[in-house]
Parts: sequence; C-alpha cells; structure tokens
Amino acid sequence: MKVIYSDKHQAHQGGMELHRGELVPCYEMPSRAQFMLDALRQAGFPILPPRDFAPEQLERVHSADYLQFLRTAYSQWQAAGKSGFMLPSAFPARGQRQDKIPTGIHAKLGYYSYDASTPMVAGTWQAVEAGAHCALTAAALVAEGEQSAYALCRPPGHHAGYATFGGYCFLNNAALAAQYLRDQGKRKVVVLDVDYHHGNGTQDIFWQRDDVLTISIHGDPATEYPFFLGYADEHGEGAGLGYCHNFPLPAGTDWPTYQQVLLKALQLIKDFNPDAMVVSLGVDTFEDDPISAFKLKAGHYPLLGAHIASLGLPTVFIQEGGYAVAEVGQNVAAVLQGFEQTA
Ligand SMILES: NCCCCCC(=O)NO
Ligand SMILES: [Zn+2]
Repeated sequence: MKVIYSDKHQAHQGGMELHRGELVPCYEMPSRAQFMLDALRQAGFPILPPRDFAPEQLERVHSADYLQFLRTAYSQWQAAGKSGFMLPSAFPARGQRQDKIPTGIHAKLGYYSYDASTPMVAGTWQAVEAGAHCALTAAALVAEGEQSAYALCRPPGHHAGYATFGGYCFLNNAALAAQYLRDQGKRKVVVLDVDYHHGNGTQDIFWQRDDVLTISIHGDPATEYPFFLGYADEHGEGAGLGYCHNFPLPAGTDWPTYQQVLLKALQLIKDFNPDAMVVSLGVDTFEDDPISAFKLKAGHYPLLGAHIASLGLPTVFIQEGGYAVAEVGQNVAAVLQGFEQTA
C-alpha cells in the first residue's frame, strides 16, 4: 500500500484552541504526522508525494465562497492589523441570519465555522491544500487499479462541511476522495468513519445523496464533540434517506463492544454493495488518547484493519484524528498492516 505524504502540513502550527471551554495548546500538532511517517517508513510502506490538482477539484465538495474565504482569510486578518493565530469569536446562532455574510474577518470566521478549536495561521491554507492533494492522489491510485492507498493528511478533515470548518478540519479529505472515486466512474462509494468523533462534515456533504453511503462509529454526541450531530436517528434526507448510519457509543467502550458494532456497519456496507470504500481513519479510539474516551488497545488495530479488508473493496484510507502522539504512528501502521495481511 502506498502512503501519500507532503511535508507542507508543517506550515499549519502554532496557536491555541478553546477545548471544552479552556484555552489550551493545540492537540492537533505537527509531530503527529512525523510519528506516523516514521512508523510507516519503519513498517516498509513506500512514501510518495501528492500529485497536483486544479483548484476546481475542491469545489466538488465545498462551496466556492467557502474556499475563497479559506484562501484569503489570513491576509484579511493581516489587513486588519493582526498577526499570530486567529479564532472565531461570534457565530450565527438560532434566531440569527445565515443568509448575510458580514464584512469583517472576525465575523466571517464565525460565519464559516462552528467552534473555536480550529485556529488558522499564515500557512494553514498551504497545509490543508496539500492534505487534500494527498487524499486525491490516494483516490486516484485506487481509481487507477491499486487495491488500496493511504493519505497521511494533516490536519484532519472529516469535521469540515460543505461550507464550514471546525474540529481541527478545513477541507474534507475523505469527502474529496469519495467524490473523486465517483467522478472516475465508481458508481457507489461508502465512507466508513472509524475516528472517535462523528464525521459530521462528511455526513453534511453527502446528506441528500444515495450514491455515497456514510457510516460513522463514534463517541455519543450527547456527551462528546461535535455534540450537535451524529445521533442514531440521522439517516439522510430526500434521495439520501437511508444512506446515512450513525453508531454512537458511550464513553468507556472497549473492543468487544466496538467490534460488534463494526460488524453491523460492515453488513450495511455489504448490503449497499459499493464499488469502492473510503475509510476516515482516526485512531483517537485508543485507550490513552488525551481527548477521547474509548478503550481500544494497540493490539486491536490490526484486527480493525483485517475487518475492513474482509469486504474486499478497493479502499482509500484517509488519516483523521489520533492525539496520543507517541503511539499514533504504531496504531496507524497496525491498521494498514492488518488490512494488507488480510486483503
Ligand atoms: N476541541 C474540539 C475537539 C475536536 C475533535 C477533533 C477530532 O479528533 N475529530 O475527529
Ligand atoms: Zn477524532
């Protein structure tokens, strides 16, 4: 399995996040990617740079005005005499208008996001564009006949919606990969999200579609980020009704429980009979993850990979979360090795 990686992710660093009401250093830091890269190299995976893609490719899953905002936000911040990192501080809430985009960068930040956990810095756009190109390159390899490929995306993407950023995410790498596979002729694609957090952005993007099935197994939003989406009664809308499944699980969930739910998700995928699969691979389900509450152990990640491989589908893995920095690399490599030994 080829690993697609760009060191341009390093331009996205610095800043603080408002996590559960406290201003703290970012959990989503550059060293995560370095540990993953080192572990994958050590495990013998070939590492390739991303191909280039036209800007229009990003518009396959994000609005043009949102992308234009991301590209220009930091220079607008500088034009307002600011430097360092920027966070939104006002959001359109219930009873306020969503059809008007304010003029100030401070308000635009809130218009295009839904939390204050996702700081932008001068290099953020460069980093997220490179991450998106990694995802698109992995999808292209699979569309061209490879059985699988992995995109080492940093920052993650599954919380980014059609026109919103949040949860450390700006561009939805998994959605970009799924749409690319569709554009290359895969008739039906499934996105399986095994990150600890609900893939609300991916669900948003494909909510009304029956050609991309979204399935997410995650911490119960009643107590866990993103809090306001990811419940079991969400099944899509319009043509998309029945093409979205959520499996919220309680804090403390261990492997036996997780595996049982995973098998249910895999059966739904078999019933859908897709031509390809995208896996939003977060390993923040790990027992020692600092911001998460599941209890998977290192030895369970090869099993996760093997279960995914049991579907026999062309598979694009997209890196999402995982913040136990010392173990994140081993856990990611274990999933991919478990997949390869079974595929
Ligand atoms: N401080 C907000 C928590 C963001 C969760 C990020 C993540 O890992 N999503 O998968
Ligand atoms: Zn996560």
